[in-house]
Amino acid sequence: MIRLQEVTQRYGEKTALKEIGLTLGEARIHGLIGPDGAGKTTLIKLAAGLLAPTEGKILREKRIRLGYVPETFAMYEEMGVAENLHFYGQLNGLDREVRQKRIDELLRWTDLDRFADRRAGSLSGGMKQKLAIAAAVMHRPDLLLLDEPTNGVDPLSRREVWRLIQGVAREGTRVLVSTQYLDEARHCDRVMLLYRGRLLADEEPHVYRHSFPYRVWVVHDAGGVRGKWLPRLRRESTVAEAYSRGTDLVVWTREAEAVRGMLEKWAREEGTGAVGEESPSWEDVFTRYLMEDGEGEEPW
Ligand SMILES: Nc1ncnc2c1ncn2[C@@H]1O[C@H](COP(=O)(O)OP(=O)(O)OP(=O)(O)O)[C@@H](O)[C@H]1O
Repeated sequence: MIRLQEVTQRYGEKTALKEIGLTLGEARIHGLIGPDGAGKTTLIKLAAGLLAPTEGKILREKRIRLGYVPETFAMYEEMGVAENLHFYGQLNGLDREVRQKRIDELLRWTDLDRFADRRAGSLSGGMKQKLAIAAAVMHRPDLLLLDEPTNGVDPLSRREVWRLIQGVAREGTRVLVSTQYLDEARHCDRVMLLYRGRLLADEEPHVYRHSFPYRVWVVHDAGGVRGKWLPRLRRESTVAEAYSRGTDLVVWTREAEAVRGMLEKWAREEGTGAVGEESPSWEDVFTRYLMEDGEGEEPW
């Protein structure tokens, strides 16, 4: 539907995106994951046609209907919830009767019907996002672009936002959604990993998981020994990576049994919690790409 070919985007001296090639609109829900400053907003604005690329080409299917939810709330704060939707419906050329029906449907779907007369500016963060999504799908777009819709939203509202995204996808609209929360990859059918303006990977979730080359051991309640163990683990030739996650220690290895034996021995000696194996988390999966990228620092 939208194809980016060798797209580079610069702002003055700064290269925000470098030689990006990808197709949007094929996956049902396409996630764009990357830390602050990775280039997510730039990529979405290019897809939306709000920016023209410094280099490269963007091919857009003729008459493709796009919906766009920007990173910052773009509804009229002084207008009511329903009033904002009417305004968007008018902009999209929906006639009065169709518009009213669609708005009733959208208000019910988002659970905003109780707040129909509430001033948009006085809504909570989560409700603002729901209103912005409702407005963006008013005209049933072919592709909905969402720029970090769960950023700064409380955990319950994050769930609600994802419920809406799944609903949009079920209705046949393709979705491109950016996030800096790694675990939100689980909601997506395909996931792009963007880092410092470069596309490190664009795969289906099972490909990331199955290609993870290490086994993952976790030492629970290891807060007290973390400072001592981490440097030791990092010196072990059998350990590919070790990091702390809360009070747990996470260890990657290709030599699972040898490392398990070592960790269990240390754990007995120091009286930490149990040692257990886990399947790689999204953090493990993505950290591996970033490490292979050679930066060796923690971007998140
Ligand atoms: N108008 C601009 N002028 C100069 N630099 C910019 C401009 N817009 C973005 N950048 C820079 O380009 C890079 C990519 O920015 P972008 O906003 O696309 O990233 P992002 O992944 O969306 O991050 P964030 O979550 O912080 O918005 C960043 O280093 C940013 O500082």
